[in-house]
Amino acid sequence: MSEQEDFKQAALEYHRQAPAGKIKVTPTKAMVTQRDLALAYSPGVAAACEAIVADPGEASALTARGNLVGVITNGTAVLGLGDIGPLAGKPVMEGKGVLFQKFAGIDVFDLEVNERDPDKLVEIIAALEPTFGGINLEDIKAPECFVVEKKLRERLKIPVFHDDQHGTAIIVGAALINALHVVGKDIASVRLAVSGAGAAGIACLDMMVALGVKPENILVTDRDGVLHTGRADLQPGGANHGIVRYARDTSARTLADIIVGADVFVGVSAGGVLKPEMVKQMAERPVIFALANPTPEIDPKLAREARPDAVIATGRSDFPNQVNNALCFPYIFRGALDVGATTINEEMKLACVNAIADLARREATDLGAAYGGETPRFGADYLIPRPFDPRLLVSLAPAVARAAMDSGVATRPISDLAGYRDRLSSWVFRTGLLMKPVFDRARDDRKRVVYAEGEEETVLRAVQTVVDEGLAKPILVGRPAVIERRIQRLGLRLRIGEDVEVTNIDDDPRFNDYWQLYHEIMQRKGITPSAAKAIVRSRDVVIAALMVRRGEADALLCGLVGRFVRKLKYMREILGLENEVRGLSALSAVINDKGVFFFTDTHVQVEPTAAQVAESVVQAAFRLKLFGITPKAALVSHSNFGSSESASAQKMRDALAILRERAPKLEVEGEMHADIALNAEARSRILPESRLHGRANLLAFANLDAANASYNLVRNITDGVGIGPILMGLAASAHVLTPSATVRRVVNMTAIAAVDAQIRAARG
Ligand SMILES: NC(=O)C1=CN([C@@H]2O[C@H](COP(=O)(O)OP(=O)(O)OC[C@H]3O[C@@H](n4cnc5c(N)ncnc54)[C@H](OP(=O)(O)O)[C@@H]3O)[C@@H](O)[C@H]2O)C=CC1
Ligand SMILES: CC(=O)C(=O)O
Ligand SMILES: [Mg+2]
Repeated sequence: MSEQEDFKQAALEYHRQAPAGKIKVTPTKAMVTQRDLALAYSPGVAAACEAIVADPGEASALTARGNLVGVITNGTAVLGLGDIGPLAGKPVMEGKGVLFQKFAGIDVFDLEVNERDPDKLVEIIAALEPTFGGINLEDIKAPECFVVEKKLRERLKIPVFHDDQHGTAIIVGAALINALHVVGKDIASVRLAVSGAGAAGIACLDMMVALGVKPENILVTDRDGVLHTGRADLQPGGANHGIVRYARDTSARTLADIIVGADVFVGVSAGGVLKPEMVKQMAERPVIFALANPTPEIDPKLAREARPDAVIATGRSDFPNQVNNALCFPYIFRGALDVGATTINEEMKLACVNAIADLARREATDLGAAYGGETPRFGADYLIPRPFDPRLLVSLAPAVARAAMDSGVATRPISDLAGYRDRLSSWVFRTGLLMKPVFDRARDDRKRVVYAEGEEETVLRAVQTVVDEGLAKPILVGRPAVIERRIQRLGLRLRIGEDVEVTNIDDDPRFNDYWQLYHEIMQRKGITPSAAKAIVRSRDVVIAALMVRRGEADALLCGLVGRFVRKLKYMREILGLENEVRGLSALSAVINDKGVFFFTDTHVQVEPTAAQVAESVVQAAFRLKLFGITPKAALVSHSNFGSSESASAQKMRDALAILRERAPKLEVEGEMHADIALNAEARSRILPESRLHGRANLLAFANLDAANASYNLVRNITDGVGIGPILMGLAASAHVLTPSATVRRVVNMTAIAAVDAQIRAARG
């Protein structure tokens, strides 16, 4: 089977997998008891109905309407597949629903309407206004789509947006601005050759003109060739009035004619219409946007072969520069819905264009697993952000919301835009809500955090965010020249000496002090002066720990490269333990759809004693309070309240006895099965007088295998986000990350380490 056939089979399998299709409706309120039924349905629901009768605005508070968008098509221009009808278009509409939900948390009903007559279609859609907060028209062919959209916009008081027109135009506008930036051409003088004068084509042309392209520099083709003034179908007043304005007095008749010397090609027509020999005729450093889906106007590989100097984009996700309206519609609707916009106007569209273009030119963040940990940099192969870029929501929706408010179409203006941005950030990063109190506290009194692996890309990107958000004063251990070079290469804005300090690992004036201190600490543990010099010279973590010990830094982060155990050894030697007997332990957290769960000890003690288990629970409970969470601890075991006599069950019973004495107010219970820890109802049946109420959020285990495996299983199976490991028990604030840590994780750990240092300083 060819690769292409293989892919088709995989796509069919993806859709076929039970439950069929890609989207379903899920209730958002409890429906467990008789009372729930009475509240949700008759008689309770009548109260909600009456409230809406009294004030229709209440619909957005009492129903899902305010967050519900109708994705509506009649199937007449589905992707580039053409007029395949509404039923066959349903997979695309479900797909749009998935993107609305995943990227912006917006709910969608997809409606595939069997109606080709534009006036009847308008009637049907207009009648649906009570259902929706907004309407996204999709894949309705030109010229009918122009009429349908215009009439609906006039009649409805909710945003109506034809995605193929304006979503495409917005993203093409942003990509064009940035592509011309890359090739160094002026928008006012570039010549355009366009294939496709349909929904997408005309809207893209209007947008490009609004952005500064001169109308006289544009020539357009459709299936009948060049739009010229002599064409019978393009006479003023005819059915094609929408496209007449792009008809020109020219002798050119085909795409091959108009492409000669063009600076930019925009294709929103059909696969394969642009030939390599045509591309060869374009001006130097041509920009080629071949956006037909699923097959572009030219295969990007052929375009590249024909013109190695070209900047190329397609609508597909499997080539660089995916110019697709998916980068726009979830976010423009998010901003519009959140301020109760009555429409999506030109100001909101332009705000979106500029926000997208800006975002790609700013340094990218780490895009996580979706792109194999790769972080792109602005240039020919990265003109616009990628669809999985979490910054899209946080940047675009507030820009759109602000433009709606400034242009007077917002019925529910947002006075605190910074707070709005924070809420979006919490939603998109998921760790945001948990981290917020820690971030706020870190900002109050910025601590000096030293990063042992200061040359690492992940560290540098994280440090940029740490500086931007004012979380700490960073110190990087590394070679200044290398750090400087990487800051440049990554397009970061960090200034050495101003935003960040650097401790030069090759040549720092404090080197003598460092090795002498290390020798003093280690002289009776077999380390000679020359060994001390060699270790300090070659181990970044040793330098970082010595800086903390000498009071030159308040907290330390390391572990992005190298082995956890070895880093821990140096930190333990240099910084010492808070309590030698009880030792060190590590706390990790998972945030997933069900909430936040903490696990201890996930990384340090292989076989802790009962006293050590109890110690790690006490330490962890204290840290949960920093996150604003009331600890509810469960001592997890294979045994349920004395059902087993095994040594590990006994250990957990002993740990509980210690905890009852050491921390009498702590809500903790044990030993118990993991499901009993999470299920209060089941627990109350076995142990009615349980001193743990509700679902446990802090799970302690009898050994490292159980804790570490549970943490990793929960994180992976629930697609959760990890926080930590947070080291507990060292005499200073110092933490060992793992090589898989993302930029976000490093930023989060910086704030945690900084607050940890504040608390120690306050204790004295
Ligand atoms: N990447 C993206 O984000 C998006 C891409 N698109 C793609 O753009 C294309 C057009 O979509 P849309 O505007 O909604 O559809 P329409 O049906 O409204 O318009 C299609 C246009 O392309 C022209 N066309 C079709 N086939 C050819 C051909 N072989 N040679 C020259 N011109 C041709 C049509 O000409 P005529 O009027 O003479 O038939 C018409 O002008 C599709 O492939 C779609 O997938 C659309 C939206 C977003
Ligand atoms: C992406 C899109 O909307 C289309 O190709 O029609
Ligand atoms: Mg479409």
